Amino acid sequence: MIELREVGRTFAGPPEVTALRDATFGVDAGEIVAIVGPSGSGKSTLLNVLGLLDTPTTGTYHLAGVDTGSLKERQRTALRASTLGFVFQAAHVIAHLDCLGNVTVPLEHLGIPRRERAAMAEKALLAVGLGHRLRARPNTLSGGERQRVAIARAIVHEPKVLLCDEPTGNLDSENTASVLELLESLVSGDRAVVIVTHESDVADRAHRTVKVVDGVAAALAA
Ligand SMILES: Nc1ncnc2c1ncn2[C@@H]1O[C@H](COP(=O)(O)OP(=O)(O)OP(=O)(O)O)[C@@H](O)[C@H]1O
Repeated sequence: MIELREVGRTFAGPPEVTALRDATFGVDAGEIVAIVGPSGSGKSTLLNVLGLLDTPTTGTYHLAGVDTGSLKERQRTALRASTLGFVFQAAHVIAHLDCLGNVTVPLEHLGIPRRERAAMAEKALLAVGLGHRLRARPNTLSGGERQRVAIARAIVHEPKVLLCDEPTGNLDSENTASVLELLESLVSGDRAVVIVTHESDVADRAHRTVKVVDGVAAALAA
């Protein structure tokens, strides 16, 4: 699903900074891969490349069989919207919309017909265990539930890859465990999950770990 070959990212500066060098690893469908490493090591740079938010200066990145280096900006944007889902540390839910409304937002941007949106949003909210809170406003939900809404929003268009940046960083241990269980349930034969994390208990639940040190990403044994 993801295939990086000798991917590097150098920021021109001055001063010039090579934030990522020679990253070579793959992520298969059905896998959860954790990206770990010290602060400033290049994890965000790597995640930005994986998320098609940034372009490598060297190497090749294939996503879902597409050589992303050959794409024009508009094609990158379309591939990002259709193939990727993003989960961040903060849920970033919209306060004045209920759960269904929040999860429907990306479908508007994807041009999904209005009549299909509610059913898709409801399905995603059911998948994250919030089928009973469809009409709830975010301020009536717990932090863990809000993060579930964010995850439902990230999977509503059924992306092949879910990219998560510290998805449990704001949660207590109980909610962390249940969000991890949820992420495990969302990996399937045609979906991969990538999690950037500082938390060793999160990394322990992944199938594999990629460690980034000083811009060098190395896949660790399972
Ligand atoms: N736009 C940029 N221009 C110049 N240097 C940058 C830029 N973005 C990141 N860097 C540098 O690249 C290196 C890697 O940064 P990155 O944000 O990827 O690390 P990180 O592992 O995600 O850190 P943290 O865990 O603290 O978020 C750092 O030295 C950072 O200062």
